[in-house]
Amino acid sequence: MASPPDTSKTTKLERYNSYIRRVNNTKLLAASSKLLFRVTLLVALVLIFFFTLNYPPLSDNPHHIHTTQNFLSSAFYGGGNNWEKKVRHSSTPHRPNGFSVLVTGAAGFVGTHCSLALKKRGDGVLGLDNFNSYYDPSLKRARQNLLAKHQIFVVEGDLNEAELLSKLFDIVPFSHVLHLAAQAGVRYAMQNPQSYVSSNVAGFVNLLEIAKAADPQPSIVWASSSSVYGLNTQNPFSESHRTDQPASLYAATKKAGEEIAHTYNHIYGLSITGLRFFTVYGPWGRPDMAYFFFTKDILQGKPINIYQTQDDKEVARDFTYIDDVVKGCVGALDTAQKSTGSGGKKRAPAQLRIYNLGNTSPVTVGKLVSILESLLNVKAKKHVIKMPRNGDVPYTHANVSLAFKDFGYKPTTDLATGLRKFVKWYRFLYTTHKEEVEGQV
Ligand SMILES: O=C(O)[C@H]1O[C@H](OP(=O)(O)OP(=O)(O)OC[C@H]2O[C@@H](n3ccc(=O)[nH]c3=O)[C@H](O)[C@@H]2O)[C@H](O)[C@@H](O)[C@@H]1O
Repeated sequence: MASPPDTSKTTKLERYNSYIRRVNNTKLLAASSKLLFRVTLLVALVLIFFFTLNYPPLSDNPHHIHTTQNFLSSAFYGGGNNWEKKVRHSSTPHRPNGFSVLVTGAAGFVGTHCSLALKKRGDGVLGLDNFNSYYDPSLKRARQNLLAKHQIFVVEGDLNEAELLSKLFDIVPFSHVLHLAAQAGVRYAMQNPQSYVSSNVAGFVNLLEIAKAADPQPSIVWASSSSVYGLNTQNPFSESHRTDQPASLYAATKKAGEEIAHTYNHIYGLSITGLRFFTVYGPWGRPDMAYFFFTKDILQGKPINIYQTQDDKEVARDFTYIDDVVKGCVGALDTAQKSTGSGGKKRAPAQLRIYNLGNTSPVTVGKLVSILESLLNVKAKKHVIKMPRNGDVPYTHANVSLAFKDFGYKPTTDLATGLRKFVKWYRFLYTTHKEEVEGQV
């Protein structure tokens, strides 16, 4: 007969095991409370860090451009099927052989107009914008809403977020990048030089690094600037003229961009086209530009400064209307050849181009103001002063024959016509006829 189980031993063992379990549980509890405490502390520190970044507000600290949301966005972009779905949906073309374009700076002035034009003809468009506070971010948000109405999704993030950019290229095989994100403005470079280096140099390099490693490599069209002509005295400005005498840090960073483009084309076979924009204006424009804040100040009865050169000559610009510039951007995209590299290696020489996109007829700032006076029906309080030594050049004038030859670029809007459209939009915007404003584009 089998002997009964030794219950006394089992009981002891069970008691021992239960003792060990209790000890372990107590230890576990102590360890998890410690962990909980540490996690709470870490979360508190992270929150304090974010709040500190946001302080002091812009008005107290003009040198700080808010991009705090970038940190937050990069923390969240990785996840979410919904986010990926939006990215895919937005960038899917709806025409045969349509492009799939990543538009950086999509909530910016030129970015918004180009995104809409591309979407309208059936290309897939995904936007990227950091919504920084260089100028009123609510205008950027209004543009974002307009884009959303046309099924264009704008990812919130910065050019310098390599992980975010890689993720976008992992999800979408972009055929093109229209790179318009930049720190703009000539005179602001004296107040905040680092923001120019961060966006126009470091950000551009980051984008090119991701693009060269992408498979397929996209073709890139990007915004350079008329300011690269700097102290050039040959007139009108042609692409073959000197651009090694920039008059502002802004111009220097754009010129650096042109040289960087050369390098990435040379080493990695990226197809790159730079477009030198000449003082672009129009509806949904940038409030930091003279035509925009002159309009605001004239309507508010505030004085405006009209610059003259040191030798008392009038200052002039080749003001270019936004619709003309959009046609130029689309033309450049349409004629961009494919990049030739893959897996970060060049297979064959690739296209490298640079074009002026101007209006070909410079207008003085005095004339600009008199057009605004008649459109607004208000006399401006004009202060004519010598141009501060802050990077401005006395005049710009584009020769656009190269862009005409290669993709039929032909500006058709004179300053009076373009400003009339701008003023109409401006009045609508500030009298909150939002629907009508959105119908304009
Ligand atoms: O062509 C370009 O590439 C550049 O065009 C503009 O730069 P800018 O031509 O200086 O445009 P505004 O700042 O709008 O100035 C227009 C004209 O008004 C003059 N101005 C500006 C401000 C002011 O208070 N008074 C005044 O007479 C300027 O000297 C300039 O001649 C943009 O701001 C730049 O981002 C762009 O790259």
